[in-house]
Amino acid sequence: MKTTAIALPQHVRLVEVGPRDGLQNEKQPISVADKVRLVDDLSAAGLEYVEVGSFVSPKWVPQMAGSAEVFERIQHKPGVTYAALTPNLQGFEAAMLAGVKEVAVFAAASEAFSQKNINCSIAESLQRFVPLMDAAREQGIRVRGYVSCVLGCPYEGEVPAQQVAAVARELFEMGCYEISLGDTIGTGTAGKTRALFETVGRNIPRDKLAGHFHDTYGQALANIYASLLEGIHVFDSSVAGLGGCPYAKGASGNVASEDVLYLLDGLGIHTGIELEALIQAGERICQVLGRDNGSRVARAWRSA
Ligand SMILES: CC(C)(COP(=O)([O-])OP(=O)([O-])OC[C@H]1O[C@@H](n2cnc3c(N)ncnc32)[C@H](O)[C@@H]1OP(=O)([O-])[O-])[C@@H](O)C(=O)NCCC(=O)NCCSC(=O)C[C@@](C)(O)CC(=O)[O-]
Repeated sequence: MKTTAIALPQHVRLVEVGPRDGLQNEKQPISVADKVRLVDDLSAAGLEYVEVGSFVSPKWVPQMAGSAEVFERIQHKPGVTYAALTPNLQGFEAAMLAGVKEVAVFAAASEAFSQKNINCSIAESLQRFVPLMDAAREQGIRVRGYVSCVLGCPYEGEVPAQQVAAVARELFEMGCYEISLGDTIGTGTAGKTRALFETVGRNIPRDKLAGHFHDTYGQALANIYASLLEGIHVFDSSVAGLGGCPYAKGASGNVASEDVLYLLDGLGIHTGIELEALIQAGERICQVLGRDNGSRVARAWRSA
């Protein structure tokens, strides 16, 4: 494998996906007030990008049904992007009614996952995005793109990097300003991560790519470090390591934001996020959910 060493960046942007990717899988009811508090705690900790919710079918993901109300009630802190996931024009229109200013579309690199997650083929999903992208362009709304299963699929196993690159390129050419590559089931390793960015980076500038790592196999931080070496400087993470994917059985949450921040702080990379405030945001939502904190940094901080 040929890899190109790049100096570590001075600044990294963390995309906080806890309120969406983190909570979407929770079976118990979570009040709008608790979701609002989580988003506000995160922006107060210095996160500049928070994915607040999604405008998907409530039959498919019931936990996200109150997203419009969450958007209505959060503090809209200047300089913070509050985004929502939208799978189709219907979701986009609902997001616009709720005053959302940035959305994300999501496709998969594996056919089986695409069917399970959004009930259509990869090609059909990309077709569905066309009217959404047109509407977003007309209304001056930025659209981020996700590709799932970039380092493995729960139904198909290995996913060729070329297949990921093809889907990522379509999303980019369609107008997504940034493509987040999702290791949905957390099977990726540092070597495979570098090879993936090397392949996808042939068609898309690396400063338009982001890494989205789930931590199922405990490899997420290693994969982030490998991505940094490939010139990637945007990472999705979830406070307290919340989450999982409703359509990827056994997948654990995203890498914990606190753990990523600890890594980046240790490398002298600036994020603008305050670790203790972030830990407290995670501790609070874990109390609400009655679950253990998935961040090792938060657990160490608590017992120190
Ligand atoms: C995409 C659909 C809607 C297709 O679902 P479908 O059933 O094929 O859609 P349809 O167009 O046939 O419509 C069926 C019903 O859904 C409604 N509907 C249609 N669209 C919407 C909408 N936007 N909002 C609300 N309702 C909607 C529509 O109105 C209709 O209602 P009915 O007439 O039966 O009452 C469905 O499969 C869906 O909502 N899937 C969501 C899946 C999801 O949210 N997955 C988790 C997020 S992806 C993820 O976590 C991965 C990521 C991004 O984090 C990265 C990674 O880790 O890999």
